[in-house]
Amino acid sequence: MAPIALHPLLDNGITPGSPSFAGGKLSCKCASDPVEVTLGSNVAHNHACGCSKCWKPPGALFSVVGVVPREKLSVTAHGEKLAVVDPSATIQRHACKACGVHLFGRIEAEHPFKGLDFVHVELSGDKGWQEPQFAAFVSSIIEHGFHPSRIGEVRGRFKELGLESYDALSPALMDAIATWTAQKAGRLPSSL
Ligand SMILES: N[C@@H](CCC(=O)N[C@@H](CS)C(=O)NCC(=O)O)C(=O)O
Ligand SMILES: [Zn+2]
Ligand SMILES: [Zn+2]
Repeated sequence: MAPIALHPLLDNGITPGSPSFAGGKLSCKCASDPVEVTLGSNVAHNHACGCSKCWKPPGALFSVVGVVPREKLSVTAHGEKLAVVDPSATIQRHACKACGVHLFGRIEAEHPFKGLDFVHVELSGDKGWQEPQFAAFVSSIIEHGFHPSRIGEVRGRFKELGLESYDALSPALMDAIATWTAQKAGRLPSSL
């Protein structure tokens, strides 16, 4: 059976990012008038995501997605080609109407991750982006048709690459969400 292709940033081994890297440009796939987004920082919490909503390059089972503070992101060319994919989603994913690539996802609602934008660093020719840290929403690939009998191969492949697999976000991020929720409900003090 063919080896599992997870994502181009994973399949040939993970290239470590550079701690001093301070950002770069992302572009959509349009041959003319591409949308360009400029990031004024490296990404954080970069990870593989198996959910059905995050953008994946053709043939990839997973998305690779990281975050930057929203004030570090600006659309620097052809923003007129962007539209929100699903206005009812928590993450408002801004995609190019011509090629379908998602340039950034933004949270406008009250949410623990409000203020962070979600981006895909493979859309950049720049080198030094933080490497993927873990795999999230792994079981979700079954929802878009991956045969459950091979999910062990997927988890095994992540393990070979040194990445933990989770079926939601990583424990650190789930704990951050739970803490925010408890603070909002008054069950934990606002300052811990
Ligand atoms: N099993 C679902 C999971 C979707 C999901 O919860 N995705 C996470 C990770 S990106 C999320 O935070 N979604 C919020 C959103 O898409 O707005 C699917 O595959 O669609
Ligand atoms: Zn495009
Ligand atoms: Zn996702």
